[in-house]
Amino acid sequence: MSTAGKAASRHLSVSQVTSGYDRADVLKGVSIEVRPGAVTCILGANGAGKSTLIRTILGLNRVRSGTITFGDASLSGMPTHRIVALGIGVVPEGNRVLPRMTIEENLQVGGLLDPYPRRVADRMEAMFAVFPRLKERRAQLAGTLSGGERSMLSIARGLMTDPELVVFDEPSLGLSPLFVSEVFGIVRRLKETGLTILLVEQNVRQTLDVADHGYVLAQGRVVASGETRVLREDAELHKAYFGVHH
Ligand SMILES: Nc1ncnc2c1ncn2[C@@H]1O[C@H](COP(=O)(O)OP(=O)(O)OP(=O)(O)O)[C@@H](O)[C@H]1O
Repeated sequence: MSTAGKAASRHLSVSQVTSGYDRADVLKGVSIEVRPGAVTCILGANGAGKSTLIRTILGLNRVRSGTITFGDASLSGMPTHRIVALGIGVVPEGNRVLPRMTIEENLQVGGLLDPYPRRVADRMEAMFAVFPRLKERRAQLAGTLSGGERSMLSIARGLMTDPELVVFDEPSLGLSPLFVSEVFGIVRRLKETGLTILLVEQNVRQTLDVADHGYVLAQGRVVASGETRVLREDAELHKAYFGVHH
């Protein structure tokens, strides 16, 4: 699979970040490193702060203290569209698509920030090469697609900005087991293209299988981190944080 991207070279570094809503801090000094060309995962139960971390990286929540950098650029205080323009893409939670729009229109929405229609059209064809099933159904309303096809579409839409790093926000949420495997298969294929991936998930086993290293969040703090082959074998970690999922 080729996404026609350039080789990833920039690190995303989140350092001692505090962030939250109203008066309450949700993230309490979180530090993570996302290495270029690798899959980094963030695991954690409901309410651990995973979504808040993503929102903060994407500029949707303010960094209260600490720093976030991508390569040489500081992301703190930067508006989301500029963060996306720097080369950070996002695939939203679950398999969210715009149901009353066609597949083509959904992809065009993904390319809205690009001022060059020709480039958007080329990018769409590149996505159709990666996902032939979407090409066959390009004029079909997204609301009529199966769960697996919707996942493909939301991933393809996230790649329309030709990112160097893609943040996946719980891509398997609400999918049946068959589609979950399909989504992880896509993540694996994208990893082979050299894309940098930050994968936020609750599906512990399959996430640890695809990721290179990871972080476990609990109550807004990193409680464990390391290479996934080490995390996979840490029985205490499984008991304490992964519950019945393993
Ligand atoms: N808009 C908001 N306003 C106030 N508090 C919020 C808001 N969104 C989330 N929170 C709180 O922040 C904490 C962390 O939530 P967050 O959504 O980041 O966790 P999560 O790990 O992503 O969980 P989930 O898997 O359920 O999405 C929770 O205590 C939640 O109640």
